[in-house]
Amino acid sequence: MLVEATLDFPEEEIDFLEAADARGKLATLRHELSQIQSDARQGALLREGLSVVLAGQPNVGKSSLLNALAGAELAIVTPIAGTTRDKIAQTIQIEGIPLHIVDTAGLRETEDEVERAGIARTWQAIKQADIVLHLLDARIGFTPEDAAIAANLPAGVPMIQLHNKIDLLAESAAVALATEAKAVRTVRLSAKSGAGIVDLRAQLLEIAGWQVGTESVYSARERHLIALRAANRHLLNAAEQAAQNAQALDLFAEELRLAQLQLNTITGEFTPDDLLGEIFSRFCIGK
Ligand SMILES: Nc1nc2c(ncn2[C@@H]2O[C@H](COP(=O)(O)OP(=O)(O)OP(=O)(O)O)[C@@H](O)[C@H]2O)c(=O)[nH]1
Ligand SMILES: [Mg+2]
Repeated sequence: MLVEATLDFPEEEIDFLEAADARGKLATLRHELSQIQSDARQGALLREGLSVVLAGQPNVGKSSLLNALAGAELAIVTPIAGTTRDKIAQTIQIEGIPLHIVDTAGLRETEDEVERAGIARTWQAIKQADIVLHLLDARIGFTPEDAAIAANLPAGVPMIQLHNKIDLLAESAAVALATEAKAVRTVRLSAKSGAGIVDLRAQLLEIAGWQVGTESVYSARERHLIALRAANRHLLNAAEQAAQNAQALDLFAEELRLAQLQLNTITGEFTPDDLLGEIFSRFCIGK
């Protein structure tokens, strides 16, 4: 609409931007677009889900946690360190979001060839993770081995430190742990009793950026998300043009046209050829 109006009055003397409240309309448009973008991201999240990798030293309870989250005895659990040799994945849903939970071989130095191959796969899974859950035994806490693991986690991937087996902690130790200063996101839980699992689910949702109670969730494909981002960028450019120079209508109109082109790649209502035809016909009327 704004593009059309702009092109309808290419050489008017009046300050078009003022007269048509173009800035106000643009601001509204940008607000609506960012809302759609947010909904669309949630749509993509709902469809694709996130990969959540359980990592940590052997015996800390990774497989037990996978089983607790899945509500089924999927992975073998034993008191023997080095039980899990290969990745085991299970998709669960939290608030309808698919989370692909990946249980992995415990990380440690080992001469066992099979275990070493499993550990290589653990690191591979960690590299592809959207979220890493670094499990510790709450009774032992964060060891130098954990520091080595933490140092090798990919930068920029959200991580939650999980202090597992709190059911085995004495009351006093639990209090001491709770009052420790925490630089990282931490959840205390028990894969055995289920304590703290609700908190873990909430933290996962928070990291996923899930907004509880969102009504309209668009099913956006990645291509649509890219087009929305590009449209947003052009609207921002248009806003900058409008702010800088009220007379630079051609640049303003061009940015709006580019934004519309991006949106048209989603709706398919208007091909670039259609639009060019439309623009030329309008220029002819104006002349
Ligand atoms: N009391 C208690 N025991 C737990 C808890 N979580 C795990 N365990 C026990 O700890 C032992 C190791 O658990 P696993 O789940 O096999 O540990 P893991 O981290 O998968 O170990 P690896 O596969 O060797 O890397 C088992 O005997 C579990 O029953 C917990 O929250 N509380
Ligand atoms: Mg295991």
